[in-house]
Amino acid sequence: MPGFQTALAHAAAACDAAAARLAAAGRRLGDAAFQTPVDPALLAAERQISDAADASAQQLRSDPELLCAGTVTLHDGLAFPLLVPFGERGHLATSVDARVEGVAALVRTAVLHAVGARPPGGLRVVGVDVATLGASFAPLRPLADAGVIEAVATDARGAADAVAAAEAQVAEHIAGRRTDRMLLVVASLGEAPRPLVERIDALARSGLSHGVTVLGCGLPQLPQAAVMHAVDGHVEITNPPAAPFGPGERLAAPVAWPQSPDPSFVAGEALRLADRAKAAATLTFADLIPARPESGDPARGLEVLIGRDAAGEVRLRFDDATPHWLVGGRTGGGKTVFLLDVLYGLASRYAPSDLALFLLDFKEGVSFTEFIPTERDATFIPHARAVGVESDREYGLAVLATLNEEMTRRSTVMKRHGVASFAGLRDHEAYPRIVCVADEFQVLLAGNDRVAAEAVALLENLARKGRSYGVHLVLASQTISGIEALWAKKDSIFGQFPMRIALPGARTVLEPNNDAAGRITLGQVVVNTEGGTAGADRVARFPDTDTEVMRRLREQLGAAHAGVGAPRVFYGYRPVHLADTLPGERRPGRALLGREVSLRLDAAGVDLDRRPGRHLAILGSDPVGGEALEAAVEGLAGNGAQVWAADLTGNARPRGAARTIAPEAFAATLAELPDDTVLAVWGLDAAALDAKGQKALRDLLRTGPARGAHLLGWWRGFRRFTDDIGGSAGREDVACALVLNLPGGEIMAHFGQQFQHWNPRQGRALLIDRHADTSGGRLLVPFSRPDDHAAPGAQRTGDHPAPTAAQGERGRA
Ligand SMILES: Nc1ncnc2c1ncn2[C@@H]1O[C@H](COP(=O)(O)OP(=O)(O)OP(=O)(O)O)[C@@H](O)[C@H]1O
Repeated sequence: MPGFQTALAHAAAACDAAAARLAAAGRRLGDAAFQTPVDPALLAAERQISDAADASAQQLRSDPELLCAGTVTLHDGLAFPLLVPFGERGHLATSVDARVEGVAALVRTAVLHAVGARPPGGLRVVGVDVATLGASFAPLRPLADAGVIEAVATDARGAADAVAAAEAQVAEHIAGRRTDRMLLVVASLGEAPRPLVERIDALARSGLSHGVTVLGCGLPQLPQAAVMHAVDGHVEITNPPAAPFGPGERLAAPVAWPQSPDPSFVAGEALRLADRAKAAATLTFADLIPARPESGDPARGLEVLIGRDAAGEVRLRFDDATPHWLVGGRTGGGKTVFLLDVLYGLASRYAPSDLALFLLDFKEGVSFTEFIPTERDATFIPHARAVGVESDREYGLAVLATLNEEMTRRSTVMKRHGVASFAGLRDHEAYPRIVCVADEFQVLLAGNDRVAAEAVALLENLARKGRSYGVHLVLASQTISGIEALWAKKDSIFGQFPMRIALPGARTVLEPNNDAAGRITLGQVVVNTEGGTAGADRVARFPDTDTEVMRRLREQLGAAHAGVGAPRVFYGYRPVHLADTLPGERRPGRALLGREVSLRLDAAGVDLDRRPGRHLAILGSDPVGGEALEAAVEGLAGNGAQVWAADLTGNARPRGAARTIAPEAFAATLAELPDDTVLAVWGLDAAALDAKGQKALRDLLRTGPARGAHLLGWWRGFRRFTDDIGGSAGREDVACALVLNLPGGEIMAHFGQQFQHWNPRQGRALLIDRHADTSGGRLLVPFSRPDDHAAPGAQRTGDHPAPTAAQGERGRA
């Protein structure tokens, strides 16, 4: 009677005496038919069996390879637990499914036993319960929340996914990539197609030795399984193939389904096991960061530890197989934390010379501050080359363009060395891998304008070619709409993103039929390296960040790489001031107007040289126009220019002007402006020039530059400006314009079709210089007064003090 003997072997060490009695009595039971009326000798034997088996069962309950699947009932009320091989040594099947309460109880007992009898993380559970819509698993909810029960399929498609997940487990096991076990619990299959049942049978055949155990309810043909048949109010169990009870086909005694355990017991046990699993699966942020920064080799890829799943540590890679990542999750789903885990993990493992970070954030709200110096904390992550906080789309575009140029540069060098891969390039030159993160990237692509079109083209190119040049993209988004809008371009862009990372609530980063992200909770992430295909998910737990550990790493990195400057930071919401320009940015004859929204964030302005048309019109009623003009005057005067100022608004502060012209004297001054003099006028629209005045103005515009006489004029109304300069006839006489709150549709007739998409917004201006910019203009953040002007986001400057120019915006040499 090998079945009992096997059981006894487990118990022997603890229960020798009982084992001996059990063996003797068991032989009699197994070999005899279970018969009535009862022979007193048999009854005595049964009592012996019952006592011994009961005692042994207590010893064996914690054995993961044995399951208490019910009760063996003998005569006279005698009973003992039915233990069957389950796990690596056998599957279990029943003839009826979990619509029978006893079978539902078996499902719950089996899951609790299998999870509890193994170390945390040693078993993944996948369920199928079509006929009762998951009710069989409902009391085990905490295990599902903890990710131990990875999925419970309640429809045919989900059932197929569950089977696919088990098949993937077998494949991974065979490939040596997994060592844990999976329990596939088919509580009820409903009207399953034959092929699906055949797949489950195939799983049962190969699963025992390759990491999958099946509990198949309603699947009495399951291979390698002991089968419990419901027969006339009791149950008969066939011999477990690996350890038969006796020479017959089945156990000679009747069996009862397991009793439904007390609901509070099930709930408590599920909670306990869930807590145990969570505690074991949770790494802390400190676990992600080596105690001392390392200098890994980036030649073949970048690898980072992000957390754990049931099978152990989860490491993600940027390499040829997963060059770019697509990350999704609803607001508050942990996307920022996840990205910090990844980026700090990378920064701790690779030197700044081997890894460069470009970080773009298009959403409102300050992020990526953990990478840049602030007044409160001067430390920063030296890998960060450029950081955009509340970036403009144009800034994002500039970064993408820079990365494309970098690819071109690398391709030239690679050709020179005759290599075709980044690994080959690294054999010759120490180029860093580049990781560019764009948070809320859909903002960049939204709309139907020039920026969107260019961004898509640049992204496509980066996505397609980046892997060869060590340039990697991480596109993250919390709204599905943005991604959906791009879905049409899926093949060209997203096809290059095999790595899909879904945080709670993410939808479109996974395939439409993959609802894995709907089943996870905060702190969990679905990692799918097959483009989001259902059944290819890993569910990992990742840790919350730890500010102290982050600060320590920044300090360590700062000490180790003292020569590396701080990243350039573009703060989309902050005003900029002339006072923050560096001496090299101020040049004689240059009217500085603001900072360019570009990767270099250069100070931008117009050169007042002797070419015809070197005048500037500031256009639009936005008061920042007056302030930008103040900056231009101050910058010119500070470099030795003679500036005359006429204020027709009553609000200007023309610092540095050599002479102030009273409003009533202004018209006359137009005709008398000396050589080598700049005339700055605030509110030229208010001058209401008569024909004589207009002529004087037009003469100055036409002939002034040749003798060093230039006009910087702020017209608050566009119409007045075009009238004053003589319409299209005077177009070439004013080569430069700073356009404020005037829409593209209004100015394009004068400046050209290419400006039709100019979209005015607070704190931004479009600089058009006919001599410098052949195509579109340049987007600027115009200089504003440092003190009392309420520029966009100015109130937040207090929360996050502006770094000094050297620390932040211009730190990197
Ligand atoms: N792994 C985690 N473990 C515990 N708490 C977490 C974890 N990840 C995130 N949180 C917490 O959840 C909250 C939201 O996280 P996070 O800011 O990363 O979300 P988000 O998706 O970036 O949201 P939003 O896009 O709205 O900023 C934070 O309070 C964070 O501490």
